[in-house]
Amino acid sequence: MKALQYLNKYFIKYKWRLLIGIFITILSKILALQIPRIISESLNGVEDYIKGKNTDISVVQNELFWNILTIIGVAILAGFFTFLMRQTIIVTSRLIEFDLKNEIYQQYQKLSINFYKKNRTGDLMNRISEDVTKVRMYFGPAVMYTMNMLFLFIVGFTQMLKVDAKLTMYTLIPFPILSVSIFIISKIINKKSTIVQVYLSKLTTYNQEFFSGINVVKSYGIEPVVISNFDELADQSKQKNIDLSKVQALFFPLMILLIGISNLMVIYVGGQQYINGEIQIGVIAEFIIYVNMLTWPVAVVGWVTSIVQTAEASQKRINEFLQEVPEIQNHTTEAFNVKGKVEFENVSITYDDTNIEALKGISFTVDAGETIAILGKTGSGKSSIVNLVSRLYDTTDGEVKIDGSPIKKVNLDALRSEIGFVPQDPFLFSDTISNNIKFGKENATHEEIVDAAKKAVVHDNIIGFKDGYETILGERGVTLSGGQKQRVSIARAIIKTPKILIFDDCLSAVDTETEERILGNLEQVSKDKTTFIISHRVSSAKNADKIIILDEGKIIQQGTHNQLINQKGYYKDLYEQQLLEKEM
Ligand SMILES: Nc1ncnc2c1ncn2[C@@H]1O[C@H](COP(=O)(O)OP(=O)(O)OP(=O)(O)O)[C@@H](O)[C@H]1O
Repeated sequence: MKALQYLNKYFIKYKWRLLIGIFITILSKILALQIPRIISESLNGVEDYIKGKNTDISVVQNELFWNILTIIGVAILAGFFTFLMRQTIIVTSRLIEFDLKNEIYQQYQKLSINFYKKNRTGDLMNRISEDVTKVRMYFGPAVMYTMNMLFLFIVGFTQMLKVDAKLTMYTLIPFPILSVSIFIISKIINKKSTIVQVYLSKLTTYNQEFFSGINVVKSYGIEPVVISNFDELADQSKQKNIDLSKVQALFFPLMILLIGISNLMVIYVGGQQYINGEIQIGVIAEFIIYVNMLTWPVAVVGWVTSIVQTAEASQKRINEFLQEVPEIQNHTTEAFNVKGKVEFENVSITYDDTNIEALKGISFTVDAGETIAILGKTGSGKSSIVNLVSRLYDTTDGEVKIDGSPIKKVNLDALRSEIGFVPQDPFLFSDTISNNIKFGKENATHEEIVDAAKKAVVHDNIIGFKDGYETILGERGVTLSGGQKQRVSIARAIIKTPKILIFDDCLSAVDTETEERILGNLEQVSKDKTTFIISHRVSSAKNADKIIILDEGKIIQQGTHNQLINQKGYYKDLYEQQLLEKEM
């Protein structure tokens, strides 16, 4: 129960609703338990008439009439209160589920990139959906049935004892057995359901990958292999489902068997008491109704115990995330007016998960408004530099400074709001092109969107689609080419008009002619902005104020285009090679 203690704050938050729920539960149980007593009284009245203790038939008829009316009235009221009980408690559990999901989601937003690399998407989704659902069962059904059971049992047991203590004891003998067996069965069911869930998740993941990689599957003609793998997985899943169904099948027969034993006890022991003249006939009927009323709440004890255990396990998994401290922390909320000067002082970074030292003691300065181009072989550390500028990671050694202040001391929100980042592998949401561009500036007008798209040289492509800027992208919409995606992503960064622009190899999928046009436009756009251009092409770098060449995490050359083409080294070789390619 330790993990579930975390949720006590929600019990406190919704205490009034819960207290009202408890009060209504008590009322509904008190009412429901009046019915067996009234039935008993009615039968006893009839018996008295048959035995001649009461000779006036109209009195008996009158009593029966009023008893029937009372039973109907009480049943309607009890039903109404049960409805109110569900309305208060189950609705509260839904409100808590909503709060908890929001809490987890907010925590997800705070956690850094490294966290997302360490955890699988499926697992993250599960904690916010499956685990929260299991915890909701603890707030809703578990709380409701426990209270239901408690009050029904206290009120019912007291009434039964009052009527006949001996019969009560005999009747209740099978109840503990019932509760324990249901507990054991529920535990097995839970265990087997978890396995079924795991297989379901495996099947979903398998299909998801297959659908995403359909191009590869078809072009390699490996459908038969995919189908046979799926068959195997589906077969295992089916077997686990059958295992589960076999145990589930035990649940109700066992309950019916034990209720049957209780009923037999009432009839056998009660019958003997009746023959001995210890009780009236109505008591037997009354007890049979009690037994049937109490069976479900008692059976539920076992079920509730297993719900609580499952919720405890789920909450433990949720707590692991909620208690995770974000690696990248914003230490200040102080306003920070970004101008755009970026300094790297002896910066090194080693990624935790791979232990790769991507940057080794790098130093350089870019003044506000300058453009810096970063070139180098693949894996030389180019992206790592810009990851540090937007503080997606923190340095392992050395310091990155923004306008002279250590980046860790700068308000992170203020910094990121002044960065327009075009990643190497741009991501577009399943939304309209217009909204994807607007992502960079929520309140952008249509003119601004078109202007940004024109500067990113993607406007002509967009208006070529039937729905223009309202074209939906993604799974159910149009699939953009790699180059179009890159350009929409550039438009998204441009529209933001930030102080720092970062283009991480984002022109790799466009032809050299389009690249020239975009670069020409960018020169205008980035006139007063600090701009980082990562590229493998000299054409992207040649106009930059500064060019640095990286190799294995170190700067091996730096200078302007003119300086570097006159030095022996990587840049000159690249320049000559690309010049040759252009001529051919
Ligand atoms: N987030 C990360 N976690 C772990 N290792 C990383 C991460 N990002 C990069 N690396 C590793 O750091 C090294 C430098 O990678 P980086 O992406 O900075 O190079 P790059 O020059 O941008 O490469 P490319 O031109 O191929 O994009 C690589 O060996 C890479 O595997």
